[in-house]
Amino acid sequence: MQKYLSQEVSRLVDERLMSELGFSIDQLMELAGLSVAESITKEFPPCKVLVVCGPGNNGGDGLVAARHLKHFGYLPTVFYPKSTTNQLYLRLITQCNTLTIPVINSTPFYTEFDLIVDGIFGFSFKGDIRAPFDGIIRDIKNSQKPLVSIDIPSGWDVEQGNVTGFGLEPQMLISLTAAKQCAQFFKGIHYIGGRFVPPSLAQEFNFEVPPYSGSNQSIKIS
Ligand SMILES: NC(=O)C1=CN([C@@H]2O[C@H](COP(=O)(O)OP(=O)(O)OC[C@H]3O[C@@H](n4cnc5c(N)ncnc54)[C@H](O)[C@@H]3O)[C@@H](O)[C@H]2O)[C@@H](O)CC1
Ligand SMILES: [K+]
Repeated sequence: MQKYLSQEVSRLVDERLMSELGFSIDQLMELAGLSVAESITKEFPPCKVLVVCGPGNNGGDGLVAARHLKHFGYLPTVFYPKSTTNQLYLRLITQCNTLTIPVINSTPFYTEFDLIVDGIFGFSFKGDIRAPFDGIIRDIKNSQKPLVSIDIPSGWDVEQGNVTGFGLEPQMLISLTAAKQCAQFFKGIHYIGGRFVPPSLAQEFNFEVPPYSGSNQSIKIS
């Protein structure tokens, strides 16, 4: 059994879930974002949270997590720097607006927040960090605020870790589905969430589904 997924296997698992196995992206994203919000409640009391969302599905998970955090008594603000025409993300932004969660696209005052959630890049990140996210990642690092990363610490190579040194260094990581190879180099609080993997799929790709208990959507593994 492999504990850590490569970038290619992560992509194949995602693809299989949304083809033969009949899931929609909305469903997976909802469960992923819920597990992110739930695991944050286990480690941080309600506070002012800045959720920084990137242009892909990692950002979508951030939008879902922001909504659940609001329901759980936190005060989230979403920073969505790159505009989108994707209907899925636009619907998630509408849902945040309805809950009076501020969704901003200009640089926030990071010092106003107690916690930052990194939903910038997930398992499809490749190459050098392009603008505007290079500056945003630098600002987040400079803020020295407690930081939680969704699936991948943004800026890390998905398999090799923070090889450039420009990636974020979160206190907490929530791996979705299963940990990716870069998580071997992560030393902080580590959860796994995204409780939607059928055992047959895990068997096919030879990875472990963690022993979730009861109705929990996430599990602390270190
Ligand atoms: N099966 C799963 O595990 C699921 C995964 N989900 C999430 O989906 C993520 C993967 O989503 P995506 O494939 O949309 O990709 P990402 O969200 O990882 O990022 C893709 C976006 O980042 C941009 N990008 C990539 N490299 C860049 C660079 N060097 N500089 C600047 N921009 C760059 C791409 O142009 C693209 O817009 C996962 O990490 C996870 O958070 C969930 O939403 C649903 C279920
Ligand atoms: K991330």
